[in-house]
Amino acid sequence: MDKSASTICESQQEIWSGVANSAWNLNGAMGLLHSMNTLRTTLLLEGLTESGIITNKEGTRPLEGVRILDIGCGVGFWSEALAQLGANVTGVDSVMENIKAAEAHMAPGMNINYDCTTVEDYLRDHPGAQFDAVVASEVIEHVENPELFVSCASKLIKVGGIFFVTTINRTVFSWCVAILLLEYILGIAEVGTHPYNKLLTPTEVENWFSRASIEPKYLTGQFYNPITKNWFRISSTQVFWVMYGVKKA
Ligand SMILES: C[S@@+](CC[C@H](N)C(=O)[O-])C[C@H]1O[C@@H](n2cnc3c(N)ncnc32)[C@H](O)[C@@H]1O
Ligand SMILES: [Mg+2]
Repeated sequence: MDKSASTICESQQEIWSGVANSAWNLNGAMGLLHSMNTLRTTLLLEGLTESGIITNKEGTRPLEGVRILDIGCGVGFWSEALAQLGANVTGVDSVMENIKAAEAHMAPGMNINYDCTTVEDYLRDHPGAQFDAVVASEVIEHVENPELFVSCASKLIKVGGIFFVTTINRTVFSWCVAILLLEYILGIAEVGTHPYNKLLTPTEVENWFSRASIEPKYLTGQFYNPITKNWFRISSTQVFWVMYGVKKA
């Protein structure tokens, strides 16, 4: 595969390898990501229920046997949470330090396979692999060739399965929050973590979904409450947003 067909953004790789070893301390921006688990899991369970992949989203292991590919899994914040609910999780990340930290943190017996790779290389190495759901949370705004990212992900989803993304919009409000506030004022994310021109509007991603045979099904905004330290749903998608769609035949 030539270089133009890679989803790796070389200039960002150092940012991720730099935070890998301290990420599970849940300080700063990494704590923000970890605290997204409750809402993103709720939304994924809703999507999987609506698409008929699971019949009951209640109980302690509603994801029993559901195959999930977590692309850009980082140190495994969401992979672990999904595995605890019964899912068979494959977590891939392009940065080896993240994969090592994820493997080191995983409790014995947990059903997660971690692999240091990208979605396009995973697809090349596992032709025919089919997941019930592919998730990419706070990843697509960091990749090169995001449309390639979506099209490779789509090929790894079974018909009727779910593609689930969370990311950040490209608006004046998102610039104020994700760049000015998080990077420059609070300093909890390294400057350069969110280059403005890499941020994505829901319409852009929706178009890539459609071109990759994924029918957009649900779009919502989300926001962080620093008092409760939890994310909540809001109708505005001006800053943080979540979308999932269903893979068509
Ligand atoms: C903001 S972190 C999100 C981590 C995780 N999804 C979470 O929400 O806890 C972005 C992750 O994407 C990974 N990443 C960036 N570009 C990638 C690519 N092209 N393929 C795979 N992983 C990538 C980074 O190494 C980093 O771990
Ligand atoms: Mg991000």
